[in-house]
Amino acid sequence: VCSSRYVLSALHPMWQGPLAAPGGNRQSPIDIRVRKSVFDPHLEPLTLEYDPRTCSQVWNNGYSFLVEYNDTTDKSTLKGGPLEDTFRLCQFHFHWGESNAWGSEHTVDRRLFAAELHLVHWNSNKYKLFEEAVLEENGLAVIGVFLKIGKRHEGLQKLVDVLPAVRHKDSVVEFTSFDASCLLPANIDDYWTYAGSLTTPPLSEAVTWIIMKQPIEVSHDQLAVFRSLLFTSAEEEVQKSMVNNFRVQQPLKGRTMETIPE
Ligand SMILES: NS(=O)(=O)c1cccc(F)c1
Ligand SMILES: [Zn+2]
Repeated sequence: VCSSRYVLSALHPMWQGPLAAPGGNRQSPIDIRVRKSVFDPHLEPLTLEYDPRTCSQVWNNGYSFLVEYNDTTDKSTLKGGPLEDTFRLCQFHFHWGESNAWGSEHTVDRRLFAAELHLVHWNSNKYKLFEEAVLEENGLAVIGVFLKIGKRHEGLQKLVDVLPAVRHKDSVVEFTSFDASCLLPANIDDYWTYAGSLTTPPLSEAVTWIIMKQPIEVSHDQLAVFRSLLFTSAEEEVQKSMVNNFRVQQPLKGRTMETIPE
């Protein structure tokens, strides 16, 4: 199971500040300026092969809820696009707001979405563990998918139904045979890609970001269940709703956003 136990709680003192990683020149998230993105003819289509049998559990880590995959073999993989190697799916999670008006980490020409899905993969050609890959430039590949409010997402509902079981920080529930590819938009070959970082501590500058141009739709009620989760553990007196778990935007510092020719 991908022990991305890197995510500090949103309440951790280190996390309260503006938290620009010292000397960071490829920090995430950023605003995607559509007209400034450059066509890269070498970008290939993405190849996603997710095996639902590698899905193992849902965990509330005090900042988001992670759907964790067994990443001990190359069963659920991502290849192609800007990537030279094979990347292994280890977890996916979301970021959202207290209202539908905001919640995403990346923006598109300053447009905010209600939430953002991150599918986290690590380079299994070069490294043996997520923990190793997270220390290396381009050791990780994260697919970002925007969520907008619209019709109910049938595939997401299976996950929404177990969220009450992980209401408190540090709670875990078994969750199996979930095909994460059901959360991707119809056309996965329409994306932006850039070199960035983790958006929570340790903010490692190890991520090739692949952001889907097409959002997926989820219902208002489904997103409301995300907001019923808590940052706080069962023992704490004051319960805090898990909302607004997104990082402030970071300077572009000369990076270019690449996109696949239409
Ligand atoms: N929000 S994120 O950049 O996808 C991320 C943060 C921390 C750990 C991780 F595996 C992924
Ligand atoms: Zn994330």
